[in-house]
Amino acid sequence: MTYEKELEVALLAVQRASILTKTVYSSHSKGTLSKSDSSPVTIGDFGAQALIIASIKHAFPEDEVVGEEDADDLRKNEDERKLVWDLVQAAKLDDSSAEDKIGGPIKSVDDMLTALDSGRSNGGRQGRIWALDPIDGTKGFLRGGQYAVCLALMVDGVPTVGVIGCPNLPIDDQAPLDSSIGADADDKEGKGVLFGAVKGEGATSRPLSKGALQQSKKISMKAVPDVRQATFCESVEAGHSSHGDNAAIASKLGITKSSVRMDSQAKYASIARGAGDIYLRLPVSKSYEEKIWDHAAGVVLVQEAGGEVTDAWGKPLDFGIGRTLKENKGVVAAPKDVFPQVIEVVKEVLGVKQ
Ligand SMILES: Nc1ncnc2c1ncn2[C@@H]1O[C@H](COP(=O)(O)O)[C@@H](OP(=O)(O)O)[C@H]1O
Ligand SMILES: [Mg+2]
Repeated sequence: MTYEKELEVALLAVQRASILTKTVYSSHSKGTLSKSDSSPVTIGDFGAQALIIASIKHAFPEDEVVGEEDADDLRKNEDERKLVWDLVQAAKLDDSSAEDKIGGPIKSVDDMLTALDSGRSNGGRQGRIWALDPIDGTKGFLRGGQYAVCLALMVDGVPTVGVIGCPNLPIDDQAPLDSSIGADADDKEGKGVLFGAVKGEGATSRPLSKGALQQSKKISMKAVPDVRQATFCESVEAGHSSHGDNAAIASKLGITKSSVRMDSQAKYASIARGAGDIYLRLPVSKSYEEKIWDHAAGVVLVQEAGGEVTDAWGKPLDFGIGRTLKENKGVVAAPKDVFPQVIEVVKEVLGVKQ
């Protein structure tokens, strides 16, 4: 298998960071650092990014990382720095040989800040670059809904390895999907999934709490013989994806079931394992540029599970031009057999010239 070590390191790194995020999620304040309402951040985002970058740098010192966060705030604020350091020290895998594969604990506060700051790559078309979203769906995280820890390796601008930790999704790949799925505060038995995929090698899921590679099960998208029966997923946040356009598209496709609203790349993961079918993310603002860390891991997962992903014009997503998908608008993901039908209707609704 190609990229075997990369997949293993990514799975273990995301598993360990997910343990960290779960302790923050279950705390009353959810670690909120109220900097901005439009893009909130928590101590969990900083801790998870530091842990994951430390893991990558241990295993692949030459690789670059595009991470959502940096250490500027923590360097200025001693109280926040201490909170994050306590979190980072407490998050450990059960298995010490697995810990060793990702470099063991971070040794000092300085090492933590250095790791956190190593996510400043500008991305690009050449070489090995990881895209990292330590807590994707932060608004869902704060609301007590879905969120995801997302990591992808891009090789020469192409997402090649993708790993997503979803602490609040049911382990059961077949669990029926609705907008309230797993969105309860309790850390119930049966929750928490770790997804992985390598280009050309397929996609898998396994319980997040016992992330041993041996426990992985192959996942694939569901066949959709009649698009009218499809289940489509969209953001909870109306500011992230146009609920109106999404509804118009669903209605033109003859879909009568209401959408499943879910935060984060848990949407990509859910359609990849056939719990849902279609993911629509239609732009609200003309000027917004989607971030590569919000999509890279999910795209590998869906492609490897038998799906196709493009932007709303049907153009491939271009991950090789920097930290954003600036040549694309919106995202449409669906199983290969119904994709042509879906994208035609998307273009029609958005008035894209054929
Ligand atoms: N105006 C906008 N349009 C689309 N996406 C946006 C947006 N503003 C923020 N986002 C992104 O939407 C992501 C969440 O997506 P979703 O709605 O699918 O949960 C956020 O990730 P973070 O939560 O990591 O900041 C953020 O990067
Ligand atoms: Mg995100």
